[in-house]
Amino acid sequence: MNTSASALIEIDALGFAWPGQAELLDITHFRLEAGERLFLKGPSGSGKTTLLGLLGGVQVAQRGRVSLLGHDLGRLSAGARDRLRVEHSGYIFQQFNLLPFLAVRDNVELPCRFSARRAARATARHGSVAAAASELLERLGLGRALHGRRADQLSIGQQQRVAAARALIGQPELVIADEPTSALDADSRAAFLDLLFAECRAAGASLLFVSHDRSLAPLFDRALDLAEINRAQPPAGA
Ligand SMILES: Nc1ncnc2c1ncn2[C@@H]1O[C@H](COP(=O)(O)OP(=O)(O)OP(=O)(O)O)[C@@H](O)[C@H]1O
Repeated sequence: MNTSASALIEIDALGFAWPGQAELLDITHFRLEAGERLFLKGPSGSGKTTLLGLLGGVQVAQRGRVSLLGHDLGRLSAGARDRLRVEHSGYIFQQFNLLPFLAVRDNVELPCRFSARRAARATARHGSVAAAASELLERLGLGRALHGRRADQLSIGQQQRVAAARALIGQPELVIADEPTSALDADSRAAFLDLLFAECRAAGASLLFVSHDRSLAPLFDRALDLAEINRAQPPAGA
């Protein structure tokens, strides 16, 4: 775990605009502490997904600094940002981004193929990467009969849970979830959040969770509206 002096994520004087558009994000300062669970909300189009892309180094800010585990992402090459992302963070996207032709278990194991560190952590905890994938899937309510099935042959709610298992395998320090419960029923949602919180606790991981479902906010250490830290005006009609 990091000490309180070093935030897991730190943003200073960030400015970002999509090409040809007005500035979308103007954030003076933001920190996410190690182990903190943050609920991030804001209207549709206000820039939440864009911010997550900046934190993962998928996009790079035009000005200011975004650091993850003390690394200034703007100073790293695209390849180095990709490596840092896969080693230390797990993402659950709105569109899941599963590889449709791969089996469920292969999708979950994928981060461990790209990150020796995550493979080692999964093996240390579960005996093997395959066992780690299998246990996570079962804890998310996806029985063994589904593990060999192609990802695109699952329901949307099941695919969302596969994406969660993939994000959590190998215990990354940061879990970023963008509307991860939108396709789940109330029971699956509660089980999903229980597992997400338990896995983050076990790994000492921080959780940055974006959702429009305000009823979930009290479950988190902190709830933040993007408008509280963003001085830019979202585009008209957003
Ligand atoms: N790849 C892109 N290229 C150009 N503009 C983009 C791109 N992605 C997002 N935008 C623009 O950035 C603005 C914010 O989008 P973003 O997806 O970050 O909002 P959001 O708060 O996550 O919305 P939602 O809650 O609907 O998911 C929108 O005006 C959108 O059109």
